[in-house]
Amino acid sequence: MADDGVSGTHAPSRRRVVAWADPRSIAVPGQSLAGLDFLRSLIAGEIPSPPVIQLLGIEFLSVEPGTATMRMPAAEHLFNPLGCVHGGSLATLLDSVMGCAVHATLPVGRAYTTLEFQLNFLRAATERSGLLTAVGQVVHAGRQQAVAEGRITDESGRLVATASTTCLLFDRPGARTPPTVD
Ligand SMILES: CC(C)(COP(=O)(O)OP(=O)(O)OC[C@H]1O[C@@H](n2cnc3c(N)ncnc32)[C@H](O)[C@@H]1OP(=O)(O)O)[C@@H](O)C(=O)NCCC(=O)NCCSC(=O)Cc1ccccc1
Repeated sequence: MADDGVSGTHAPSRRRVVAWADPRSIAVPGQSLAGLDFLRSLIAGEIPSPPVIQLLGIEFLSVEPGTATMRMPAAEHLFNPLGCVHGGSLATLLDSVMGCAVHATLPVGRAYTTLEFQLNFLRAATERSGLLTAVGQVVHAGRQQAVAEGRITDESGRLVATASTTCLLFDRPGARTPPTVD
């Protein structure tokens, strides 16, 4: 019997196939590229998309030094029991777009990781929201920390969520010059 929501059966009837590449085929080339070059190669399809991006159906649209743009459909496979996109999916989109904005400022041998982020959910993302567009922008790029902001708008241009993050910047393990010995 079909899962029509009224017949009483709750067997899942909707299906989504997710494919992804070996994560090592993504991480290894990233070690020898500047952030901007790595991210441009991702967008060009020369390096496969990270698994989490495939899982959520995120599309990486563009990257420039200190800014990145991605898109994600407000699709029902991301819905929570309240009938809107789960806040964690929106958080993942914002963490991704802000992190990539930071990554796009880094030279070869430098890396980053998110230390914390703060979010405001301003409007529920529902089936009427269409494609969600997320933009990340670096507001401070220091030697040890970078601060970035992010915004999600729906297909009508209405603000869905805002965020800010602090990222730690560090030398990629193995990229440090060994200390000289007298
Ligand atoms: C409702 C409110 C929190 C507050 O609204 P305000 O800041 O005062 O804003 P404003 O007055 O400007 O209205 C803006 C729009 O909101 C509409 N609206 C307003 N009040 C109500 C109302 N009482 N009820 C319904 N709708 C209301 C209002 O008509 C307008 O829409 P419109 O322009 O007419 O089309 C809004 O910010 C919001 O929805 N944020 C997103 C929250 C979100 O999605 N969180 C993440 C998902 S949670 C999750 O996943 C966790 C979980 C996991 C697992 C299981 C369970 C849970």
